[in-house]
Amino acid sequence: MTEQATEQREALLDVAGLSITARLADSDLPLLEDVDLAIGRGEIVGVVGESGSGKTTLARAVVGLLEKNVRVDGGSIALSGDRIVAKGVDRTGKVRGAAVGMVFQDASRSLNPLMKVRAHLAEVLRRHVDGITKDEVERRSVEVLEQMRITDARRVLDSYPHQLSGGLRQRVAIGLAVVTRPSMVIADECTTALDVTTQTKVVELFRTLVDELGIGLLFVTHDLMLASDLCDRIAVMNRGRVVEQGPAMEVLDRPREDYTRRLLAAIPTWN
Ligand SMILES: Nc1ncnc2c1ncn2[C@@H]1O[C@H](COP(=O)(O)OP(=O)(O)OP(=O)(O)O)[C@@H](O)[C@H]1O
Repeated sequence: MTEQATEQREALLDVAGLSITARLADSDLPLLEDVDLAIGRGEIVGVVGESGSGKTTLARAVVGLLEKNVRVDGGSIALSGDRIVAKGVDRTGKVRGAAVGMVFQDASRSLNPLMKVRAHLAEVLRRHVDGITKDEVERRSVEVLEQMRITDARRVLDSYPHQLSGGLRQRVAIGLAVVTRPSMVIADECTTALDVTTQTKVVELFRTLVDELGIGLLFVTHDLMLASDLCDRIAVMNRGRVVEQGPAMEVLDRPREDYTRRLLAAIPTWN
């Protein structure tokens, strides 16, 4: 087999049989049960499902941001073949914010209102790139904002978050996630707080970034229309299980599961 073929076969992110439980005062509550999900380089996988289906739990498990009462009971998560999560194993600290970038719902909450954009980027770069020089920090900060299709990068670098529009703030948040040149990005409902036009622009930006940088993107959303626009593959979650997954158009045009059909039926403009 050629080297290229081997590379294509190996998933960048490989979630296998993942089960996660929350410990409550008097009982255990299963949050994820036997979840399988693989993401390749240059691939966007949408995780969809109703509120409470376990999407965020899955996204947070990849970066080790589960709450204290939550533990992995079985299965594993591997990144580029390295097992980072399993029962009693948590090696997410070395990849979080470095090999795996994260973008969450509300950019205004993930950005510090007292810090200019330049300081945000500098902090991330210094934390993750050993011995990086001041000039290199500046060069990479401008470069990443330009990658985010921000034309006046230097003005944005000198701005505080509140001086930017919601769309620009979310572009900055995405820039912060990719400035360390990760192989994988986890985005959790990161367009939900944006108006529809801005949402479309952010989705287009993600597609371009994934194609240009060859990263894998795990895109959590409750919005099936958005997922169908952006994602190569879709995994449908219900009550902590992946009930159906496959190429986006196949899942949405020819759903095999009743649950998926019900989700689609709830969208007024579908069909
Ligand atoms: N630490 C926890 N302790 C107890 N229950 C939890 C905990 N974290 C999540 N849950 C429960 O697990 C279920 C799945 O939550 P999760 O946030 O993963 O769902 P979701 O699909 O992302 O929903 P949403 O779209 O509303 O964010 C929910 O019922 C939630 O209340």
